[in-house]
Amino acid sequence: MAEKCVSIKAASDQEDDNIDLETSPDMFRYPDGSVKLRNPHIELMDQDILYHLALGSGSHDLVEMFGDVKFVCMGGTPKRMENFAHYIMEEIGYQLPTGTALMDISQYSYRYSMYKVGPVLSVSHGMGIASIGILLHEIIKLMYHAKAKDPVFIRIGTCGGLGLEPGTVVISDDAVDGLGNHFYSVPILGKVVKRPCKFDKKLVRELKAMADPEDPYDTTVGTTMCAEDFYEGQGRCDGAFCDYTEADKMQYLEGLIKSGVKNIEMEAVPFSALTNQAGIRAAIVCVTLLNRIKGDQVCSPKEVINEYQLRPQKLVARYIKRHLQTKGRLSSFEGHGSMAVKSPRRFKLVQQESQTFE
Ligand SMILES: O=P(O)(O)O[C@H]1O[C@H](CO)[C@@H](O)[C@H]1O
Ligand SMILES: O=c1cc[nH]c(=O)[nH]1
Repeated sequence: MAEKCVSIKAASDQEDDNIDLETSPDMFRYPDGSVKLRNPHIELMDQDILYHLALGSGSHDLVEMFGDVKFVCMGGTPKRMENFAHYIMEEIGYQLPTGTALMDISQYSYRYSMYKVGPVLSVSHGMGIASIGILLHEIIKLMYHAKAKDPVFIRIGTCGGLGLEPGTVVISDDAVDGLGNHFYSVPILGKVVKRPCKFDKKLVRELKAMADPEDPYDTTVGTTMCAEDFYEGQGRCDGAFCDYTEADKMQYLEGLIKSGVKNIEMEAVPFSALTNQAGIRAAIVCVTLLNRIKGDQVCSPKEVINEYQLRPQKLVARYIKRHLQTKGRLSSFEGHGSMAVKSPRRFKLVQQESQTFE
């Protein structure tokens, strides 16, 4: 039996280094907007191998390949991120050179998938804290090596909703872990280091403004709980194990709702904390697959789930288009398909030219 409910602690009661992009921009950025790494060791290394991306600073011309990236979009599955790459290509009118097709830049890592469409990088992150944590370290370093200017990171995900109609889009403005903490606890050299979870407030507002009153679903803003597990960690009663009652579960979920939690997923804490630590503006847009107050099983048909998954993509595509429009860059994309490689010594040649449309 569960003995007590976890309460969400006030963010102001918690450890916080109070350093963020707004208060201390020079800590995070070079004057031209490129990402600074808060790790003195990297600059001293001959080369930096981004092992799980199958890329390296010695083997690839990362500035040539990724220097123009403005939006890093990520989501759990390789298929969703491949679909998003095709979708955003249509939406921004990006044209690949004739006879070429999009390809998975990280295919030889056999871990994550990554597609590039002009200024948009579409990357899969797998499930859970450890998986997205590794990806974020390498993508943040990739942005640093590439000298990308002011990249924005957006997670496009799915989640369980709390008291929301299935199919509702939730933009996270705060993240808490399963104990109600607003920080990411990482054991480092035998000690727990706490990194505050922070989303970019302006980005949250900008994304919310992209919701269309004509959309046949709601788009809302709220706190996201990041669980370490899909089953017991999210208070489900349908895992392989369960030592609490349905009533305990309901009490817990109702308590979360009272403290402002709108949805539950599995990456918000490291995503918000590591992007904040790197001084990168970031947001999460998730669609609710079910209302957890009504059940635990995800039982909507596949076609319904697939349509739900498009909803965060649409919102983010509107945001990207709006941003490019204001910079006068929409419809100016063509012929940026090939990927420069310094030396194919360690990794297979990365290029988009060799595949033809069927
Ligand atoms: O749909 P994505 O974005 O993969 O994320 C959610 O789905 C997975 C669980 O099914 C977790 O990773 C959770 O965060
Ligand atoms: O309930 C859900 C649905 C999707 N992803 C989660 O983590 N939880």
